[in-house]
Amino acid sequence: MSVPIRAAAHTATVASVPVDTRHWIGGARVASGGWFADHSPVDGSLLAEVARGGALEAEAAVAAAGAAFPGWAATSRDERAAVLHRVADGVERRLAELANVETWDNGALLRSHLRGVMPRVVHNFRFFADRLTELAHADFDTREHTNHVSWDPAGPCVLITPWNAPLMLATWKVAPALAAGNTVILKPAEWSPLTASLLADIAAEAGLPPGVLNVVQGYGEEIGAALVAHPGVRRISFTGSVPTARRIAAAASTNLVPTSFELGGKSPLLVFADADLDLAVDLAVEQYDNAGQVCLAGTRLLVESSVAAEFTDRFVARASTLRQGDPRDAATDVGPSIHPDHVARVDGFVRRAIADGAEAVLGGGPNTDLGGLYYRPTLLTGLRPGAEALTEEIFGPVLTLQTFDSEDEAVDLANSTRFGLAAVVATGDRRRADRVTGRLVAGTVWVNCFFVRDLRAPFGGSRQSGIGREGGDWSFDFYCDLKNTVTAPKGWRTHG
Ligand SMILES: NC(=O)C1=CN([C@@H]2O[C@H](COP(=O)(O)OP(=O)(O)OC[C@H]3O[C@@H](n4cnc5c(N)ncnc54)[C@H](O)[C@@H]3O)[C@@H](O)[C@H]2O)C=CC1
Ligand SMILES: O=C(O)/C=C/C=C(\O)C(=O)O
Repeated sequence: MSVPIRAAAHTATVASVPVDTRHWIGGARVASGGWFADHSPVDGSLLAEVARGGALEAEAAVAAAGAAFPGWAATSRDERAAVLHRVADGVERRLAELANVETWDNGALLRSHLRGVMPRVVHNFRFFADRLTELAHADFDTREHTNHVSWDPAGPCVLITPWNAPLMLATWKVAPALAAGNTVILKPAEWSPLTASLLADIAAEAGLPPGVLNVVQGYGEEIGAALVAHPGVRRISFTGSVPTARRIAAAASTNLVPTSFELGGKSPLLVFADADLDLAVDLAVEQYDNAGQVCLAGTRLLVESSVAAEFTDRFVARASTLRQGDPRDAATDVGPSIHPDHVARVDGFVRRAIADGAEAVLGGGPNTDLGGLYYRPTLLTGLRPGAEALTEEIFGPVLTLQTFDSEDEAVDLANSTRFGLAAVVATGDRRRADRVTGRLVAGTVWVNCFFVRDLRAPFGGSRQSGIGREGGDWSFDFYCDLKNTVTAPKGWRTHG
């Protein structure tokens, strides 16, 4: 299969930054014809026409990644680490451009992109570059035979990522996959495709050889499905929703390709009566960050009955001060949701909850002053047990509140979900914290804090929130073929 036809230059200018919207395959900008429209959540404007890949591009990208693999896998750890640090340098140099383009493309706050998200992109590359050079080979003896355990590169990896934190979540996978000596085909989400294309430019400038990082664009059901079904792929890492994970798992099972899934959540935020209520309220209000489009968000507020009224009053008062508006404005706290279809989905949950007897004590619909994409931070109370809004991931600025009377009831409510991504516990009692965290089903539990991340830690979800863990050496375990070489003490005919 030949590389797709080279389309003439196709560039969009976003926030004064030129972005090539063709695929990046084998070190060349290519496209085979179709395009899709990428609109901004900031104001609904058309940002770009982006290449719409399909089977042809999937084939070409896997071929390019396969051809580049032996050369990249043969580089030393130090060489790979040096290239990854140069990529980090490039991201640092273009940090403001990346932040601005990302804000136009996915609507998340510019100040968050500048202060937290893009620095984390830099850290993703630096962390895995350094970790690679520290990765220890395990050696041990068995009856005088030596066991030598090594992390061998696995081959081309398909990385499929969502729109809510596009470049941060993409590089969380790209960096360890490349560090491990693999080649990569990155497929960003079609609602936020632009910064992945800039990453391709930065990686090329940093000296990453052609074919080592390929970025393809298009719809999940088209090029995404073609990639995950391809027999030339050795790893699939996916962050996204549970229904998509099921489709990917089915495709991956045909070729028995190892998968890593970071999926949705319906995380609890438990507030015990002994908690510092100011802190608990702050933690709860934080769950509206990124307009609630955060997989880890503790969207189910579970509050001990004796403080529920006071907590609710304080929460509503505090959340009412949040400023909703243009995400480029440094004074804005809550920006737009990603897409009109997504707003309709979020609103559908709220409308059905209210029709079913719930009350929106805060928000409850789009902010019509700002246009249809800005959904008001919402708190639902009075939901009946098992209600849809308590069980389904809404992925918008919508929190629910339930009360409990005992620690056992709190834990039962917290675990009464098919998800298990994260949990937040607010309590002033250290022993209670130990008891409760030990019983929660979650990949990450935060006690009296939220979203404190250390890349050495395992990250992922239990139950339907994921399969496997990434982060630290767990990333290398996933992206590598672990090999044990057993060598006998005898049999040598030469030395050296
Ligand atoms: N656990 C975690 O670390 C995180 C999980 N998420 C989850 O992601 C979801 C939101 O992201 P969405 O983009 O709406 O998810 P999604 O599952 O609709 O799409 C994610 C990606 O999968 C691709 N895709 C869709 N169908 C495909 C197919 N058949 N084959 C291959 N690829 C396909 C899409 O094009 C996109 O790039 C939420 O459920 C959220 O909780 C988001 C961020 C972090
Ligand atoms: O810190 C991580 O690796 C993942 C974080 C996830 C988000 O930021 C998100 O879903 O918004």
